[in-house]
Amino acid sequence: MNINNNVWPKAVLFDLDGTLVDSVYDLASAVNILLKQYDQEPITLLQARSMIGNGLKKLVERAFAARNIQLSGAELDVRSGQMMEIYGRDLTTLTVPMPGAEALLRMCKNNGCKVAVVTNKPEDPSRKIIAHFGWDEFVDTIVGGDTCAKKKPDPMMLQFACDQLGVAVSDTIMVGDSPADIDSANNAAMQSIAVRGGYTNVEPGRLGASTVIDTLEEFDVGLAVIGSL
Ligand SMILES: O=C(O)COP(=O)(O)O
Repeated sequence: MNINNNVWPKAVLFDLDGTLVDSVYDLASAVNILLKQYDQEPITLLQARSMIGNGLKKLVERAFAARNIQLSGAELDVRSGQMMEIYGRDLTTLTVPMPGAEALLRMCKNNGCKVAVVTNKPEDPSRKIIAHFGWDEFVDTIVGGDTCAKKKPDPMMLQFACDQLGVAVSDTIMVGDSPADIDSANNAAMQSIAVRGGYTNVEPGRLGASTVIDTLEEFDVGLAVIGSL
């Protein structure tokens, strides 16, 4: 990867699931254990991929909806709590880094570009996953789905991450795979890079990002398209 020092942004905000890590196997396996507890058939990996990105509660709601069970209120809260408990037992067994993730995080660090992980997954499991991969040294702050009052696509988490990092929104780029990521960037008036291969039914070129790359290994290409901020 070849990035001129002048064009590095002051900070990059990375989405976690489907962007830095491929976590669909652990998430699907946990939600399927939960479905089984309620005598429901499992969902497929393909279905799970289209359900991730708006937090664990939405994943539970969507998984049961796929079995024609509409959950809300206290019932959804209880099952989301059970999901968190099941998922918490096995956060990383089948989870792997997305191609180029670690190298890019290292490059950000080496070039003085601050890094935040901004994920709709709750903060505690997100921290554990990042620690599991030994990425703490590259990540300056983690903003989870329970850190702020509102989740992505609201811009609040991105603005909070910028405040934590001490950088302006205009000096920062959001990198993500799904509508919640790119919408939150647009709602924050932040430049964004959409990465293919993540968890969305929407063709990444139609997400509304500033530019689209195939994998994180092409981050330099995305940056070149955006130009200096
Ligand atoms: O939906 C989730 O739990 C994770 O979402 P993320 O794509 O924001 O990391």
